Parts: sequence; C-alpha cells; structure tokens
Amino acid sequence: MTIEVQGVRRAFGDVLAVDSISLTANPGEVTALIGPNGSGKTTLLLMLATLLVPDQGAIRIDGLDPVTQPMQVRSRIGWMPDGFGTWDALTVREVLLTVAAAYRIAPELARTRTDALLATVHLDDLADRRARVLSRGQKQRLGLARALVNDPSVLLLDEPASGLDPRSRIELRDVLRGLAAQGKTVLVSSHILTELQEVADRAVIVARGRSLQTQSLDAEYAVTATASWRIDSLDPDGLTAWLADHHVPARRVGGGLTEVEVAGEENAARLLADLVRDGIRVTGYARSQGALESAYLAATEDRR
Ligand SMILES: Nc1ncnc2c1ncn2[C@@H]1O[C@H](COP(=O)(O)OP(=O)(O)OP(=O)(O)O)[C@@H](O)[C@H]1O
Repeated sequence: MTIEVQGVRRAFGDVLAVDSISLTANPGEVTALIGPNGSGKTTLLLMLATLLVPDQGAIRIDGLDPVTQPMQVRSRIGWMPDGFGTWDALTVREVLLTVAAAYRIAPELARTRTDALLATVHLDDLADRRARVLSRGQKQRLGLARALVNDPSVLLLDEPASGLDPRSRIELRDVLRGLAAQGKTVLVSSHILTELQEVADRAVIVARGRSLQTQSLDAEYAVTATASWRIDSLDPDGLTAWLADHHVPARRVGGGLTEVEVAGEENAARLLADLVRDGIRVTGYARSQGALESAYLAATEDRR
C-alpha cells in the first residue's frame, strides 16, 4: 500500500508547521523522514494517521483519503506516536489485548498475536508486569507492538528509536527490515541519521516544513555518494598544502585532523593512494560522516 503525499500544508495559527511536503513511500520499503527538530515530521505523520486535517494538498494511503475515509485508513495503518502514555493499571499483555479488543479482533487470535508481538519486541518476560513500571525504552517497544496489533499494511512510526539502548536499536532495525520484507510500507521519522542509513531504503529530507530531497539509499548510493573523510597525518601543514595544490576542498578539524569531501569510494581510495605516493605521511584515513549525513547537512544548510 503506497503512501502518497502531494503539496501538503498545515498551520497552527500563525505557525506554519508543514509548508509543502511531498513524498511517496512504497510497500516493501522502509522510508525515512528525516529533519531537524520542529521541521514538521510529527505534524505530517499525524495527518497521515487521520488525526489532523491538512489545510492544503492531498494524502492518499492505498488510494484512500484520510480526511474523507478515516475509518478505512485506520484499519490499514499502525501508528506509533513519539512518546505515548500507557494505561498504567494494565499489564503489558493487557495493553495489547485491550488494543486488539478495540480493533474487534477475536479473543483467540488476539491472544496468539499478542504473544507473538511480545516476543518480537522482547517484552515476553515482562508480559505480566504493570505497564507503568516499564523503562522508557521498554515503553517504546510496547508502543511498537501496539502499532502492530491490527497487522497493518502501513506503519507510521514517530521517532521509534528514541530512548532505546544500542541493542534495542539494532533489534528495532531488524524488526523494521522484517516488516518491510513482509511487504509492509514503513515510514519512520528520526533525526538520528546513522541509524536510518542502515535501515532505510529511501530518505526524505525535510526542513522548515518542506520536503527538500528524496534520497535513495541503495548499495550503489553508498559507493557513489559524496561523503566526508578524516585524514590524520604526521605533517598536517604539508597535507593542507598538498590538498590545496590538488584543489581538494578540505578543512582542519581539531587534533591535527583534516576533513575532506570526496565523491564516491573510488575517489576516496584514489586520493589516499595519491597522498601516499607523494610522500604525505598518513596515519589515519576514515569516513567521518555517512553519505546520508552529508546529504542531510548540504540540504539543510541554510534552513536550521
Ligand atoms: N498543536 C500545535 N500548535 C502550535 N504549534 C504547533 C503544534 N504542533 C506543532 N507545532 C509547531 O509546528 C512546528 C513543527 O512541529 P513538529 O512537531 O511537526 O516537528 P518535528 O519535526 O516532529 O520536530 P521533533 O523532531 O522535535 O519532534 C514546530 O514549530 C511546532 O512548535
């Protein structure tokens, strides 16, 4: 089920939260919505989730309009808000069973699905604890399970990785990839770029309520995109002079390190070979920014 957003706009009084966002998210893919704080990601997701009406523009989820067909849309989506309350008096399992009941899922199916979801998000050990005692990261995982109760075709996740420890983040990545592999459409917002680069097939960069760029993150992109590399040398001044002579844009960063922007891994390898050939004593050469980070910084440069 494809998500299509065309020229969507939404203001709150005189605050233009979403100015003009257009994007497409395809089934079988994880699409990342990335942008600085306050760039309109949550507002857009709320409109997709039928919880907010756009002032202008069109949204279609599997061809359905969330404004005029909210119930049909809701039956197809799973929505995980950024930070949500749990019903404190309920246990973890009861939270999911309550959501299942709201979707009118038959009790037997609800029980098997709930158990499967608790295992997926690694909360099976805590199934009978009260939800209020969960840590922030555990609550996030419960939120993800909650979004999956109705076996949605489209998943809308607002900052699902916030509050998760490194292991939980890796597990989340695997869960999202698994959901995409089942043919679901996964749209996930975040400002943690490095994480998204590993999980997303496509990134939509937004800033100040506008979608600026859609970047495909396939294997070819990783190899050909412009990225920053950090060079450590025994002779930083000699390195700077060499880079200037060879018209390589560079800047000195702290600790004697120099950072260069290089288009593609092939060119990065050639640059290192040339430096060594010309007697520049390089002691370190490593990527300092992922390609997605470079694209993000370039796209949002004047739009903080
Ligand atoms: N209900 C509201 N009333 C007034 N202003 C709002 C409302 N909701 C959002 N805004 C404003 O709209 C802008 C976009 O907010 P939004 O929450 O969509 O951004 P975001 O990209 O999700 O940010 P973050 O990464 O910090 O979650 C912000 O300036 C915010 O203050």
